[in-house]
Amino acid sequence: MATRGMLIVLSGPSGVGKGTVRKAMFRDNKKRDFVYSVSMTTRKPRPGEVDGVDYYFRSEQEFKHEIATDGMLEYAQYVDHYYGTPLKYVNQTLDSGKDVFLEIEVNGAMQVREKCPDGVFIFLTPPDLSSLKERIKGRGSEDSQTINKRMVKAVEEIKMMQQYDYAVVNDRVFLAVKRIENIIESEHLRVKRVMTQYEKMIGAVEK
Ligand SMILES: Nc1ncnc2c1ncn2[C@@H]1O[C@H](COP(=O)(O)OP(=O)(O)OP(=O)(O)O)[C@@H](O)[C@H]1O
Ligand SMILES: Nc1nc2c(ncn2[C@@H]2O[C@H](COP(=O)(O)O)[C@@H](O)[C@H]2O)c(=O)[nH]1
Repeated sequence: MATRGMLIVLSGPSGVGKGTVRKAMFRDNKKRDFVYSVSMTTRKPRPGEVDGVDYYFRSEQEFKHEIATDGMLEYAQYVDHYYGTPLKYVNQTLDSGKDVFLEIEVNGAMQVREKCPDGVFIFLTPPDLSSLKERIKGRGSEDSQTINKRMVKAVEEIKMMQQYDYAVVNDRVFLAVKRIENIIESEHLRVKRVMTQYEKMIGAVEK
């Protein structure tokens, strides 16, 4: 049986660049043994977003059915919509030995922390709050009322940073990618994780 993969959780305020950084990571790392877990949401797709690629776009009724049938690793209400991580895909992928990358908000991340304490929890920060607002505005996907709601939420989220293992500033996308890759590489070298592999080998030899 393969050694179970590592769960990597990336959070950070809306508009900080989580999606941009994650896409750059996956673009540059085609050979890596890690995959992105596509979330489910009740919000409507933005222009260019594709069902099953960016999110599973579902009705509130469908989303609540998933919750009721224990289909979610975690879920949260964010501003006006539900977001959650389908459980089955995460479990199957970790069992196959691949790392799984979640890009989720803080309340969901804390639920994951409870269930998977061995995960690696990374908080992506903006260089400052004014550039955060500029990034949300620049994306042009939210009206001014939603932008204000997301900024209020951003301040609450930044206060939660202390619950994470690592803080990574997203000043430049390529630098943020490098920092996250370095974290993942180091986490793979933790003695506890390496020892798990050796214990299996030792067990086989001693049989
Ligand atoms: N390092 C950066 N410097 C300047 N602009 C950036 C940087 N990273 C991302 N951006 C821009 O900021 C905007 C928001 O980025 P993105 O949509 O990736 O954020 P997000 O954290 O995934 O947001 P949400 O949580 O709302 O989905 C985009 O227009 C993106 O191009
Ligand atoms: N708890 C979860 N949060 C999630 C999940 N997927 C995305 N998100 C976060 O929601 C906000 C808003 O996203 P947007 O795409 O509408 O801008 C953002 O912080 C995402 O990271 C999830 O599965 N669970």
